[in-house]
Amino acid sequence: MSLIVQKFGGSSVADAESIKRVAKRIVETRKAGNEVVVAVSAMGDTTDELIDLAHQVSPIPDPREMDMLLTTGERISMALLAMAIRDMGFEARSYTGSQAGMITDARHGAARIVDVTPGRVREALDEGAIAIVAGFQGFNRDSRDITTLGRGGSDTTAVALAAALGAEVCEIYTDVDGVFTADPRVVPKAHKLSRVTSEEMLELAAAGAKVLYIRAVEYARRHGVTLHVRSSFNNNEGTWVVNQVEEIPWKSPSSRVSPATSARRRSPSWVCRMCPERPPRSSRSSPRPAPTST
Ligand SMILES: Nc1ncnc2c1ncn2[C@@H]1O[C@H](COP(=O)(O)OP(=O)(O)O)[C@@H](O)[C@H]1O
Ligand SMILES: N[C@@H](CC(=O)OP(=O)(O)O)C(=O)O
Repeated sequence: MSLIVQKFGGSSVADAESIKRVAKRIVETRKAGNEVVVAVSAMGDTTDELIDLAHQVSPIPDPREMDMLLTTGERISMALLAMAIRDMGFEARSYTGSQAGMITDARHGAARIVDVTPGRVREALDEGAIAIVAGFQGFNRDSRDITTLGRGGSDTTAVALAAALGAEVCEIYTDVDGVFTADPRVVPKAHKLSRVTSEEMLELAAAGAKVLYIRAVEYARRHGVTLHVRSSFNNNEGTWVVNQVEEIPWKSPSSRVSPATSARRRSPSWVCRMCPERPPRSSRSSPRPAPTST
């Protein structure tokens, strides 16, 4: 039995119908015989809306209260997702970041993970349940306060869980088919990369490819976590983010690939031809700002 971590971004859980669609995908992965841990983001633009709301009541919102507010977005989606999965006949339990053992430093709005103690998540898996963890949030032991990891931080939640639980793969589900040479919504000629190394991915993330959060890529590289970035709207193979060129995942645990693809991935001569038509830096999308700067 493999353990798979699946992360669903806000674009994948934007409304009730999407939550049911995502629940179905999670259940399919469980039915295929895998243990499944899910990290979920807030629905659609919820986080932006909460930030706007905070600024309507306070020009410079208190950072502690801002984190308390923003973490509610992920609590909504995790509970709804667990309900939808239960309605499909599978046991699912949702956990906040602190319940899931995401221990961070005290930097509100940009906290760093310092320890992961996912005892309750492991317990849920051992009892046959699917564990749903609220992304983007943690807990600081000294202040005993809730923290957030910065915009896009659910990717890091997923990777940290994958590392701590020894997952076979961390699947990052989004609204595009994988990592492209440039933002496919801005550069129509951009093409999907079937595989990139973490170094290449770091470069893309630093250049503004918000499809993967830079800290998550760093964390994955440090802990040897293999990432598979793919669409939650279809079953297409996405982009594998591997630590070294030689490291070739020959299959996606939730979607076995053809022998031809597998052989291509094993080829020692594989070179990532990244960004042949990369646009000038000025026309690339920029990373999302941290909540405190908005
Ligand atoms: N190089 C890239 N490859 C793929 N997507 C990219 C890239 N650069 C920017 N994007 C954008 O990232 C978006 C996905 O990130 P995001 O909106 O944060 O999704 P999610 O809500 O799933 O976390 C895509 O819709 C795409 O427009
Ligand atoms: N909801 C948070 C965390 C996050 O990771 O979101 P998403 O996965 O939708 O980028 C944000 O908007 O920043």
